[in-house]
Amino acid sequence: MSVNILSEPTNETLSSKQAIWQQIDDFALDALYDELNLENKPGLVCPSSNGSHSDMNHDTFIASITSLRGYFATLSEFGYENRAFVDLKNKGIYQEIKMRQATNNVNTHKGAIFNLGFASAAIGKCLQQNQSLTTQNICAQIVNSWQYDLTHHLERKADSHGQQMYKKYGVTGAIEMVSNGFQIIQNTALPCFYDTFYRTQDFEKAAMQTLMILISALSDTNLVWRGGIKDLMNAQMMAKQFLQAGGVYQSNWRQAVSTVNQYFIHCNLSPGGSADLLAVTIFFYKVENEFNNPV
Ligand SMILES: CC(C)(COP(=O)(O)OP(=O)(O)OC[C@H]1O[C@@H](n2cnc3c(N)ncnc32)[C@H](O[C@H]2O[C@H](COP(=O)(O)OP(=O)(O)OP(=O)(O)O)[C@@H](O)[C@H]2O)[C@@H]1O)[C@@H](O)C(=O)NCCC(=O)NCCS
Ligand SMILES: Nc1ncnc2[nH]cnc12
Repeated sequence: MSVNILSEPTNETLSSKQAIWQQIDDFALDALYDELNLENKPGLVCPSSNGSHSDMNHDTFIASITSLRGYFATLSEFGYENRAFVDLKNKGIYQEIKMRQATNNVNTHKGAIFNLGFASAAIGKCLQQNQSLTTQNICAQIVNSWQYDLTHHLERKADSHGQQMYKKYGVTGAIEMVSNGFQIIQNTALPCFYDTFYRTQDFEKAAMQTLMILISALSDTNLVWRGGIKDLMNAQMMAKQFLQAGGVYQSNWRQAVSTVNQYFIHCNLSPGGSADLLAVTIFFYKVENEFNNPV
């Protein structure tokens, strides 16, 4: 699908563009709500549980998502306008401040601001170049536009959990995930989501199967931060065992998920990175299947 909105900015054109940015913002927020509201996620916050967290709950995440409204619209517009990397970075830093103001300084979506922010900006670039909104095109835009800047011009804060884990264990995290164009989503998570949704016609099953495949394969720096490489590997093993036993295709799949969840909570494990990438996967699915061409 290509959207030709290149024209002299008339009122109609401007409203069409605004409508597009608003759609992207809605897709991103809806994806974050879908992730949050998926019940019984291992170690993660959901409507019925705080998972492995004492500092945040469902309301904290609702407040966080509410604070993000408009951010992804702005980032997609920035991409369309070919704004400089530093403008995207500064907008992201500002949004992190707004998030913390809304959550009593709890880190709920720092990674999601980054991950979904660049995905939104890449969509703006695709539209500017009249490229169809496929996940492959969007991720190629990220690599072509910002891989160098992300690798050379993004300040890596030495005290961040991710950078401390990179220094201690050499595990890569969000920066490498985005700068390499979400390879795990393109190659594994999104195909899993499509396949499970097609076979089961059940969004909840598709989301849970996708989350588990992400946990099984991702170098999630949240898991490493809380429990070291050992806990990351144990978490990955638990998710692999769930999938190898049949995943959501098991008749007792909810019980099987609960077993993993209880283990994660017992070990204080929280795969926040995998949760974010589930949201990004759902976002790409929505963009590919629900984007409405206003012109
Ligand atoms: C690029 C930044 C995200 C900074 O990256 P850095 O590596 O320095 O990281 P962290 O501060 O550790 O944040 C990384 C967050 O990214 C998520 N994540 C983890 N692993 C991966 C991965 N392999 N791929 C993708 N994403 C990953 C994860 O975010 C989610 O989890 C957090 C909530 O969980 P929780 O356990 O509560 O986390 P903590 O509070 O840290 O632990 P506890 O104290 O509770 O135990 C939440 O952030 C979720 O989103 C990682 O936390 C970026 O911040 C940056 O540099 N920004 C600069 C501005 C910018 O460029 N913005 C972009 C504009 S478009
Ligand atoms: N539902 C969730 N629970 C805990 N950390 C998260 N990071 C992103 N989504 C999360």
